[in-house]
Amino acid sequence: MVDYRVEDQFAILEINNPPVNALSLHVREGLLNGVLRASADNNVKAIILIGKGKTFPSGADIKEFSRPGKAPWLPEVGHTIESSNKPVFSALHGTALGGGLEIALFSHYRIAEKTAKVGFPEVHLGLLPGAEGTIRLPRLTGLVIAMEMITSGRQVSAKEALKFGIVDKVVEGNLLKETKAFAKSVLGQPLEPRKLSLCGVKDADQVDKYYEAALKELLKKYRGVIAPVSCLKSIRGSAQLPYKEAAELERTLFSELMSGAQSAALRYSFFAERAASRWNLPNGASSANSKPLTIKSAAVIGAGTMGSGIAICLIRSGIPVILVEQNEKMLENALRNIGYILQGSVKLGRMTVDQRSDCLRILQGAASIEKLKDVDIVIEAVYENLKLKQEIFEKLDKICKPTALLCSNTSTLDIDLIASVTSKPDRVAGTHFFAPAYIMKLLENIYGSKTSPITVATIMDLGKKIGKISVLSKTCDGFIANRMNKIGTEAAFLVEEGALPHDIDQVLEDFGMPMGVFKVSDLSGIDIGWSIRQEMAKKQGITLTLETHYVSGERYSSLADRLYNLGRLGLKTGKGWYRYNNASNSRKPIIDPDVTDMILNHCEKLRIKRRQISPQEIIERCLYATVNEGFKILEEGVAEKPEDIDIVWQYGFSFPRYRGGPMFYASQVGLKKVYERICYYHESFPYSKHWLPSDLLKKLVSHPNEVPINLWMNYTNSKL
Ligand SMILES: CCCCCCC/C=C/C(=O)SCCNC(=O)CCNC(=O)[C@H](O)C(C)(C)COP(=O)(O)OP(=O)(O)OC[C@H]1O[C@@H](n2cnc3c(N)ncnc32)[C@H](O)[C@@H]1OP(=O)(O)O
Repeated sequence: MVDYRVEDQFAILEINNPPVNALSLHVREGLLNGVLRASADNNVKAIILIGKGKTFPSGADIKEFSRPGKAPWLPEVGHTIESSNKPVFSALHGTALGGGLEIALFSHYRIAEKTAKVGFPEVHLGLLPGAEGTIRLPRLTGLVIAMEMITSGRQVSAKEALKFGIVDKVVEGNLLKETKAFAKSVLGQPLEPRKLSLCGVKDADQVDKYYEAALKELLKKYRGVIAPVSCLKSIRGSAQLPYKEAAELERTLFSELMSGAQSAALRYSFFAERAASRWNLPNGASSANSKPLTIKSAAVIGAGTMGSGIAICLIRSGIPVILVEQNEKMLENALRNIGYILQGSVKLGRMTVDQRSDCLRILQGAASIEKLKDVDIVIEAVYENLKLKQEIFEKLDKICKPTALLCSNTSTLDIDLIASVTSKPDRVAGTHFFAPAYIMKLLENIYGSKTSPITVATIMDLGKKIGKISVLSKTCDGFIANRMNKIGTEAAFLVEEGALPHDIDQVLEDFGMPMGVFKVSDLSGIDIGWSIRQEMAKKQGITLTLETHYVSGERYSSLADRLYNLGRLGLKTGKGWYRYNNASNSRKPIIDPDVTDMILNHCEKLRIKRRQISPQEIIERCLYATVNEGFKILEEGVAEKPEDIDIVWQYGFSFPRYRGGPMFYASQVGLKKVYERICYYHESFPYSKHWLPSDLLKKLVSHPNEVPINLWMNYTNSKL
């Protein structure tokens, strides 16, 4: 794992642990032994640490964090490097991250290849750089840069690293050769001044001021997240304490984080995200054995908010788009809006003026779908109506080339029904973007019973190319995301039973959701949910009234319909579940006593006796109902694995990453407890079928070893 050779009196320790040269046990052993061997060899003048393949070590081996570890630990390896009697040079390329950068900071010199990046991403794993990174970096960069880099996890370029004093030289060309040349230029110089454990922090006297300012920012930016604050405390220690004591404090804080629930969830999320990009179909096809087609051109049908957003995603990635809209005025507006949105990106520094022009150059509008005969993929994004979509797909089937993929941005409709009107159902799939499509990272891809592996591979690959996190779902009503989301339904029932909208929003926000469910509803528009409910009622031949309390034997809340009838459509009308001060253009929700009166009135009419509802009940009702549906989704194979579900929730609904996702959260609470509460709520609310306990969950609780889906248990100490 660490190849040792001597060349021109340099001991070269080449770290060879693909794919990212993580510092697993054997690498640590190899480094330790290699440095000791080179230090004892009279023929060796200097030691060079370098990574084989695409990178210098990108960190400790995260997989080892979930198992009892083994010495030598990274700090021990590091101190062996620093105390060597020969100068040690770290030659950085690729991504020198976390423990990798710490190894480099124990070295006496650091040379970076021009394209290298360095950083401490531990905070994203709920950790801090625990091999003295928080003590050493401030000694090189000063406190402010160290605080920013460590609490944000930001990777900095070689050029920036040079400016910050993290590396001594940036080189181009052959890294090893350049490192040797640099080494020769400094050989013979004393090593003591190069040992960071012997240096002080330059601006240590300012530490309290910097700490307070940074803390204030962090508490605002990362509400409820522990690791950034621990990072900051450890950096403060680096300035206030002697080196050894600071290192001890760092170790204590690191251990606290490592054994906590947030780090377990964040480490799980790291692997879950990568697992979600791998997929298996019931017919044996998989991401490992299916090759995607190359998409060189695309069309988007429907120039509404979703269609325009999807077009932006594609042109930003260099894929030419024809945006189709029958209504010319709408098309014109959409093209203008896309220009404005990209202008906004330029203002925010996310793209250059030239990049914006390049995007707009590859976007064209069209008033009819006749122009789509040559495109590689069509994404339909018209409004959610099966008949309309079927009409479009029937036409596309005749117009488009036989190899073109025909995709729908439907958020609920059965892909098989859409595909059934075409002659090539194997080429039909769902590509469900989340609003606003050019911002939200999730792409929920859906396969039907006839969708081919090539089609699946292509849409999954396309998602990656346009910077999305793609997750695959089998077709069903609502797919993974919308089918599973029971928060809105339960929240409305909780309001009928005794809570108020702002109580529920507060509890959900305290849990870590960026915005409560009623605020979200106001933002997206009360009329959206209303139309969906009306459509559903029409399909079932039912008329909904303001007194409707059951639909087809299922409990129903008409509270939102009352808001609709009052013209309270949310933020856009200045009134919804909350009130808004439209005069000052404020989006800040204000609690409205009229809404409370409306709720109390509604309850009186329906003779509902209101009661006190605890925050615990709000969390359980909103989340466990969702988790129960998640298990049904797994049972039916709609989602292949719990990781897919959790990634959908993180990227589609902004579920706090430090809680892992609903499925992981349930595993941390303990599945047995969750199951028992689901059974209790099922008894209490027999007219809500989402409380009918999932068979899979029941099996998992009673026979955990017989159920092959408890993958995510690997990442944590589950309280099954
Ligand atoms: C007393 C004890 C004290 C101990 C103190 C220890 C202190 C040190 C802590 C750390 O170093 S924590 C780790 C810090 N590093 C990271 O967080 C980096 C994580 N990795 C990445 O950000 C990216 O992987 C990358 C390095 C930028 C490369 O990205 P790329 O897109 O090229 O590849 P990926 O698909 O992300 O990864 C490929 C493959 O490698 C696996 N992997 C990546 N990093 C690690 C790692 N640090 N440990 C283990 N495995 C890692 C990743 O899961 C992928 O695997 P597969 O999905 O292909 O199986």
